Amino acid sequence: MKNLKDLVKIRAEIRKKEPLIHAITNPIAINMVANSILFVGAKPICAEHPQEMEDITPKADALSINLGNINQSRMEAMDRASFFASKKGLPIIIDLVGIGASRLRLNVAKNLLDKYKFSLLKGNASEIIALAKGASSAKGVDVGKDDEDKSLEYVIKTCQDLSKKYQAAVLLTGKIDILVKDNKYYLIENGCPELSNITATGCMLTGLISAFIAVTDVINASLLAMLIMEIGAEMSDKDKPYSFFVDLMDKIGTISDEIIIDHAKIKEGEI
Ligand SMILES: Nc1ncnc2c1ncn2[C@@H]1O[C@H](COP(=O)(O)OP(=O)(O)OP(=O)(O)O)[C@@H](O)[C@H]1O
Ligand SMILES: Cc1ncsc1CCO
Repeated sequence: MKNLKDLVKIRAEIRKKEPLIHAITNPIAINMVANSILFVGAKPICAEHPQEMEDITPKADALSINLGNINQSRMEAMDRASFFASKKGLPIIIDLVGIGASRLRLNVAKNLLDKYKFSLLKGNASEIIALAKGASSAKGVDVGKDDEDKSLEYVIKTCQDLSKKYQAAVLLTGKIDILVKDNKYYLIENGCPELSNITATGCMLTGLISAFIAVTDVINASLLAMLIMEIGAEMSDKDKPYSFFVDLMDKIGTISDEIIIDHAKIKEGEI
């Protein structure tokens, strides 16, 4: 069983080290991602001009790339940033936003995954299924009903196949989050349905994971980021959508270690 007391100690570590995180994300999410990274104690840089990747990426401590709202320039930037991050041995994570809705995004994702080594592949059920099977029931950037209703066994196996293929951890988010690496899996049952009523909460989670992965391994980084975000959401005022959003952002920076430890719902298993 994960030692939660050790897990939350990573929060002090990140505040001490203040790692620099290069996050190439989408314009819908960019402010939320940059602020989430700042609120947990790291420093974001969201540079995206292809010609400055050579200067920016190698000076960072981790790279995250996000396929939401892709355009030609960001496509080139993501490839170049992944190249320079790989050369430097930095952890890289990819958020597969919208690959179930667009063949372009699916091909971009496959190309990057074939060329570079990623620490984490992340998406909702439709995005993970699209990558593994080539098709999904995605509703734009959101999960489709058919994919959402797939059995736990089916989605765990799908994540495991991808984890083995790409030698990376795989995170499928939703009501229950599934984190898989090789033969081990974690189920995280925190969060609340209101999280899907705000745009880009998945992108925000990616930002948080990319902050923590600069100071710890991919499993600890993913688990801690999910607990902060999802228990933070459980503790937030749900009366009005925008107040919920503001409260959630505050909770990311201020939620206590004790509340995280008391409310965490993590199960572990072997496949
Ligand atoms: N029904 C739910 N109950 C609890 N938590 C949820 C629920 N739906 C989503 N979440 C949580 O919301 C966050 C975002 O997950 P989601 O799967 O909606 O991401 P996404 O589709 O990639 O989001 P986006 O594309 O808007 O960034 C995760 O932390 C996830 O655990
Ligand atoms: C709405 C939307 N469109 C592209 S990215 C994004 C944010 C949620 O993924």
